[in-house]
Amino acid sequence: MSLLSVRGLTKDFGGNRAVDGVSFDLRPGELLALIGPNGAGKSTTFNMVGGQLPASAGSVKLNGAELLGLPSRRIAQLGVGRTFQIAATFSSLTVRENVQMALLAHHRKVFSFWRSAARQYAAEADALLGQVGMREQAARPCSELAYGDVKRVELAMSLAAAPTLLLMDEPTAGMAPAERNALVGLVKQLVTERNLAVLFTEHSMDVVFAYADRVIVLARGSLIAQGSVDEVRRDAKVQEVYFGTGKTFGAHAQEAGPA
Ligand SMILES: Nc1ncnc2c1ncn2[C@@H]1O[C@H](COP(=O)(O)OP(=O)(O)OP(=O)(O)O)[C@@H](O)[C@H]1O
Repeated sequence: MSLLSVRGLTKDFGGNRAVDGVSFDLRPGELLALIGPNGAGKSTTFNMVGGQLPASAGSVKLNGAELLGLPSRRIAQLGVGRTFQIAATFSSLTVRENVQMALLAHHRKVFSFWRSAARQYAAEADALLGQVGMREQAARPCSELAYGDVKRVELAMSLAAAPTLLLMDEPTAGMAPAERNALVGLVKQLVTERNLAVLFTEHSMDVVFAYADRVIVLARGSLIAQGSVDEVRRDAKVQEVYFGTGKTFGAHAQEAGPA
């Protein structure tokens, strides 16, 4: 049964149709990759689903309830998380405190309670840090962390809101290939363990082919293919689009180089 159901999603910027009648479904426990060349409409699609951008036409339903027209805060309350909603971690706070802040925000505790709340949600924060492999680093200031570890903390912060659907727009941007694999591998594990639905964009085909359960492909605003990794990799239209950008698909994920 579909958790997210997107139908005919369309966005016009003046005379330019950035997203053109896009339809797809996402089930709980599924890691769905949204790929496409630069300017294909991936971020615009994300922003419409998350409520950051009004759609020109179409429908986005979560468990049958229409999301289009709702403010992004309401969409978040309904269980749609976005990684990196909080643009960055607070570098002066520890890893644990950052996650505690996210838990406080989720439980609508106001910042003025922070002092007395310093111990609040500490156990919950540590449990979330355990899930992203950062429990051992809970007491370190975020400023000391490697970039890949900051991304893990951000992931724990997004999980603090207990989302049923997580939107991850280029979660591995700026990461080295090994770090990309590690982060998306972790997301894949969380998808399975928490029965979480995740929609993510990723420029590295290596990572997409290694971890995605299903792939949807946008080109110039239109959905040109969707299916399993193998189906999409073999698709002639997809090959053509990526051949034009100098990217080709190998027979195995490891053969395809990162973007
Ligand atoms: N605010 C805006 N106003 C006008 N045009 C926009 C706006 N945002 C995006 N566009 C246009 O919409 C199209 C899709 O852009 P979008 O950022 O969604 O693509 P993308 O697939 O996310 O690209 P990238 O991989 O480079 O991030 C592009 O032609 C872009 O120039």
